[in-house]
Amino acid sequence: MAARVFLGKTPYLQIKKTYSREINFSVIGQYVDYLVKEQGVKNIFVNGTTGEGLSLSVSERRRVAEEWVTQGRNKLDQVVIHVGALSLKESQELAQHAAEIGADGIAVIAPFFLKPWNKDVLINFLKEVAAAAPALPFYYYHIPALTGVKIRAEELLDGIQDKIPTFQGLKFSDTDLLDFGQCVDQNHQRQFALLFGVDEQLLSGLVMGATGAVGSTYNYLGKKTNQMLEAFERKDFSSALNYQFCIQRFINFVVKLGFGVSQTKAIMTLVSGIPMGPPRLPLQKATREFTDNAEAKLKSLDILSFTGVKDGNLEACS
Ligand SMILES: CC(=O)N[C@@H]([C@@H](O)[C@H](O)[C@H](O)CO)[C@@H](O)CC(=O)C(=O)O
Repeated sequence: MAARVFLGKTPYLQIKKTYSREINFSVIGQYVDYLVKEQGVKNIFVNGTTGEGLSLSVSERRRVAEEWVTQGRNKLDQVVIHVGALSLKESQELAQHAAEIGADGIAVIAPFFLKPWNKDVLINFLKEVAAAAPALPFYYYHIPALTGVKIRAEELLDGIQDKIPTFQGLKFSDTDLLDFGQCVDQNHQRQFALLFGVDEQLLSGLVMGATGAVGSTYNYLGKKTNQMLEAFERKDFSSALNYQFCIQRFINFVVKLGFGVSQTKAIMTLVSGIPMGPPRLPLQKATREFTDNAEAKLKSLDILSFTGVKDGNLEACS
């Protein structure tokens, strides 16, 4: 069995290529420094949902992965590459490539056009991808709302290591805490990393036994989330809850405005000062109105520094 790779509870980050029509590889190094220094994020998940991995060509995905691994060397703890694709061949090519460039792990979503209809069929697909990188820790990326594949994670987990020896854990991007809890309950020997992927509910995930987190908001709320993780670790649940509520206030606010990958990119640009560019079609660039509103909210929560607003408008949560 491969060694357990997830040691702490530092959130993984969803990254993030930066391109308009073409990818701007040149800012990735700068972005690595921003994440480490400003957000305290040292584990990166490349080419996932936020990184629009499924909207990139295979050659683009390879190049993005290479850039993150290269730029992250001696700065990041782990770079996990999402290699899921509709084509098993493409997925295997990306898995093999991730191994060649020295990535720390690979993750795979369920194929979502011609879908696996039961656990065994899904495992057969995942197993073939994992076999293309037999020395790399393998994660299943469970995100049923986007893939439409509703096979329960706890069902998948049952006996999976017999089929996929490199299986290392799950990225669980779903709100079903019964399913998640049963994954934890099965994980008696704590051999798997169970990474929670719903940022606004992370505290519940931690209480249930999440061993880490992967999410889009850690691009700009990484520091705040790390504070919540630290409070949770020292069993200061009241502070942890305050941090979670603070994070929720922001997410709740942007959800009401319409929030997705495009809007995440706009907020990332705003907070990091590093241009992320627009998303790729079919996504549309976030509106100026959205960005202005998000900026005002971040300032009122004291997540972005600001001047000229009366104290009465502050709802800072520290
Ligand atoms: C559907 C979706 O994009 N979920 C996000 C969350 O981080 C999400 O943006 C956050 O919880 C806000 O709702 C992540 O689970 C996705 C993710 O990890 C990724 O970019 O691969």
